[in-house]
Parts: sequence; structure tokens; C-alpha cells
Amino acid sequence: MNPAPLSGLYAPSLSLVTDLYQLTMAYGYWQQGMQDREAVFHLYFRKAPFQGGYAVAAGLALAVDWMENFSFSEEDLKYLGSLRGSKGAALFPAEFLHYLRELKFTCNVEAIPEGTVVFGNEPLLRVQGPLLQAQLLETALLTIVNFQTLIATKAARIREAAGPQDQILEFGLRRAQGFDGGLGASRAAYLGGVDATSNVLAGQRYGIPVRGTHAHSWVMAFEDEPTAFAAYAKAFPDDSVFLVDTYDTLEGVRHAIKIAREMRANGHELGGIRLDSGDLAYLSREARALLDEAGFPKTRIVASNDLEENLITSLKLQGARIDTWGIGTQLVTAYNQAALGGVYKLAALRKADDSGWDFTLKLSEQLIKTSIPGILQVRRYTNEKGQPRADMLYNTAEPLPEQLTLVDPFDPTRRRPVRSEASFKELLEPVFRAGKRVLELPTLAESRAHAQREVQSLDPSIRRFLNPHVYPVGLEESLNTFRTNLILEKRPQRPA
Ligand SMILES: Nc1ncnc2c1ncn2[C@@H]1O[C@H](COP(=O)(O)OP(=O)(O)OP(=O)(O)O)[C@@H](O)[C@H]1O
Ligand SMILES: O=P(O)(O)OC[C@H]1O[C@H](OP(=O)(O)OP(=O)(O)O)[C@H](O)[C@@H]1O
Ligand SMILES: O=C(O)c1cccnc1
Ligand SMILES: [Mg+2]
Repeated sequence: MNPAPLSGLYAPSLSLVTDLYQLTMAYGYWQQGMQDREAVFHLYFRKAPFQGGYAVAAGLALAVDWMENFSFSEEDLKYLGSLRGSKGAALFPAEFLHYLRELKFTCNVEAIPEGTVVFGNEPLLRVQGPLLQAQLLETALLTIVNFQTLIATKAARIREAAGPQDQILEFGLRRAQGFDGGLGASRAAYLGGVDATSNVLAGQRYGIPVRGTHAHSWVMAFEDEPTAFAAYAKAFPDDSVFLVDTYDTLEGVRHAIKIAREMRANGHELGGIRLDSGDLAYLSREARALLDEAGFPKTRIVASNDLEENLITSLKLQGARIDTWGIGTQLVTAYNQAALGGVYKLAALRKADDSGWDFTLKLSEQLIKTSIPGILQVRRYTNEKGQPRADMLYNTAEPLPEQLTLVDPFDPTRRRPVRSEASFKELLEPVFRAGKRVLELPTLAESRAHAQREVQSLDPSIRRFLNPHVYPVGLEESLNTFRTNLILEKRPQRPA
């Protein structure tokens, strides 16, 4: 068989982006007649990435796109029909493939909007619908949301370090985990707070501003550095940033100034210079002084070279005069944490006789890995200024008691009663009803603006990089009691 052309990587219908076991389970549910039993799954992570205090939810628009296009093409079905078990028999019988051919997406989906800050154990998505369908969504939803949330969070941390005024350019494509990794990373990085990308496909696809400077090869292609700068200025008289470190950085800055003077004489201004090696604190201070002295106080100083949030923080402490940060590898590969460990867990299943719900639980040796049963909503309590104070997970299938108390699910002795007048908002919003989209999706730029407001609304103690304060996420007391009893019921009680 021919390998799919690369353009196929971005085809709209990608229902085989899944793990085989989703399809084998789907067949099994169908065989058992369980395909339409109503089920509820939650998608959540347990621990914020980068040892940080929060994450920025991301990926919903991509997930919605995937779900809206959820269907099996003839080509998909032909492939599935060709699969064989170990004894050579077809893995999936023709009647089941026919069932998949006719399958329509009919789930209800709730989600936390992209850009919202989220914490461990909070469902970012809740899927309610026929068991077989809800199961088939797992892999793609996790693939999308885990990576998008990871990179958006990394970008938010880089924005935190750079501050609101500096420009941040994402330069990662060449070091990304493949084309799709690069494209997805550019989207999530923009959502999380960078200003622009060098990734042209991401610009076309998502409307992200595209920006860039030039490479060392440009300088090396000319007989000397000033000639190279002059030639670039000729091509882009109002959009030039000169890379000054090919031979000697400060000599490069002097050459840039020489050409900037010629540009000014012709009515143009040099946009900036870029430093890509050496001591970026020292070199940026020296470069700033040379540029200011020469009458170019507005010429920007771009820095690149394996930068990330801790390095940016350090450079700022060292008095670096960098106002534009070019960030590649560390951002798009989430270098210090390769993946977000989001999971998708069954939390409720309609009883076979339709008499109500069975709430389900995945047990674990560790309490932190034991899932939370119910049909959950996340309620965020805020102070007078609208700043988040604490979140409460509760089961929407049960009535809420009059007096609400948050219980730390990992230390039930830690409790907070909720003041009856406390303001709050519910974070999970309806996205699909019976398979039809009911939410108007914001633009990527709107989600980005939302993300910036959200991160800013968090207390600095939660935003800091080193040992951040733990934001309180509690279970509503009756949910906690229910969960504890369910754990006791399910866990084998071995005699001492
Ligand atoms: N003042 C600084 N404080 C802390 N780290 C810095 C400082 N200046 C640069 N760095 C970082 O140090 C790392 C390595 O830089 P180093 O000078 O060793 O190599 P380089 O500049 O990449 O050399 P070259 O590209 O010429 O091979 C980079 O991640 C860079 O961002
Ligand atoms: O360092 P990153 O955060 O990944 O940012 C992107 C890097 O890619 C470019 O050069 P490249 O690394 O390809 O070559 P060079 O460093 O040898 O110039 C650019 O000059 C940056 O250094
Ligand atoms: O435009 C740039 O300066 C750029 C683009 C990609 C990678 N490094 C730098
Ligand atoms: Mg490099």
C-alpha cells in the first residue's frame, strides 16, 4: 500500500485517529447490545504541567472540528474490514462495519472554554451520550487537548516571565515533533500568549500574525556583513531586523547602525537587531547603549537561543535590555515536560433497566489516581474583583445541599464552608446537544485575549514558577462522601 501523502495529514475526516482498542471495545459493546447505554466521561489531568500552579485549557476548537467531522468513510471501513485477528479471521464483521457506516454523532458535550485557567482533576470536557460513541472519542480528544493545553500553558509561563510589554515570537517549527506537532504548537503558543509565529502554515491556517528576521546564511552569502544588511534593507526597507552575531556581535551592532543611518537618510527605520549567541544580558546592554548613543532608541533588540521562562527571568534580573524574545525548541516541544497526562474516565453509566445512574470509579493504590464519579460541573468562586478563590466539583445528577462545603479530595480533614453570598460561575458550557453544535466558537484571537485575562486574574503566588501555592479545588461534601463510600465498597478489604 502507498503511504498517504503528507497533505492527507490535514484531511478533515480523521476518524481513524484512534487506538485499535477503542474500535475493538466498540465492537464488543455492539455485540453486547450496550452501544446505546448512556455514558458520561470526563477528560481531565491530575497535575498541572511544569510543576506549575495552573494550566491554560486549550484545544476545544480543534476537538469540536474533529467531532463535527466524526464519521467513517468507505476507505476507513475498507481498511477496518481488512484487519485480521491472530487466526486469520476478520477482526470486525461486515454487520458491524455497516453499523459504523450509519453511525451519527449524537453526544452531548460540555467544555471549559479555551484560554480558561484550569487545575488538577477538573473536567475540561464532559461527554454524555451512547457508550460506544463516547468511547470512540477518547483518543482523539486526549491527543488534541493534552498537547494544546501543554503548549498553551508553556506559552503563558513564557509570557509571565517576559511581562506584558515585551514581544514574544514563536520560532519552533524546525525543532517541532513533525509537521502537525509544529502546526499545533504554533496555534497553542499563540493562544497561550505569544504575539506571532515564524510558521507560515500556522499563519495561513489560523490567522496568527507571521514575523521573522533572517538567518546566518543570509550574512554568509555576501562578501561582508554590512553588504548583507544593506541588501536585506533594500528588500524590506521598513521590515528589517538584522542578525548581528554571525562574526562578532558588537561589531555586528556597529554594522547594523551604519546601515540604519543609510536607511534613515532614505526615510526608513531599522526595526531591530537580533542576538543569537553569547552572553545575552551583557550583549543586549552593550547593544542598547550603542543603538541609543547613535540615535536609535526605538530599534528593538530581539534575543533567541534556547530560551525559556526561567532563562528569561534570569536575563531580566541581570538587567538584559531585550524587548523581543524569539522562542523555539523549549516552547514547541515543551522541553522540560514532554506530555500532559490528561485522562478520559467513565464516571456514570445509565442502569440497564434505565432506572437511574450507576456512578463509576477507577480505583488506584494512590488516592490521587482514583477517579471522581458523577456527572460533574466545576463551579469557580470569585472575590469582589472577580479573581478565582476556589473551585468546587459537584455532581449535577444529585441535588446540592443548602450549606456547601469544599472538601480536599486528598485530605478530607481540609474543608472550607462556602459563604452563601459568594459569587461564582460554572465553567463547563454546552458545546454539543444531541450531536449538534450549540456553542458559537470564539476566534483564536478572542481565546488568546481570554487566556491573558484569566492568567492575570490568578494570584501571583499561584503563577510563580518555584513552588507555587496550591489553588484550592474541592469536592462538594456530599460528592466526597459518596466517592469515599464507593471506594470503600469497591476496594477489597483484606483481613490484617
Ligand atoms: N546572561 C546569561 N545568563 C544565563 N544564560 C544565558 C545568558 N546568556 C545566554 N544564555 C544562555 O546560555 C545558553 C548557551 O549559550 P552559549 O553561549 O554557551 O552558547 P551559544 O551562545 O549558543 O554559542 P554558539 O551559538 O556560538 O555555539 C543558551 O541557552 C543561552 O540562551
Ligand atoms: O533556539 P531556539 O529557541 O530553538 O530558537 C530557534 C533557533 O533557531 C534558529 O537557529 P538554529 O538553532 O537553527 O541555528 P543556530 O542556532 O546555529 O543559528 C534561531 O537562530 C534560533 O537560535
Ligand atoms: O525569523 C527568525 O529569526 C527565525 C525563524 C525561525 C527560527 N529561528 C529564527
Ligand atoms: Mg540555536
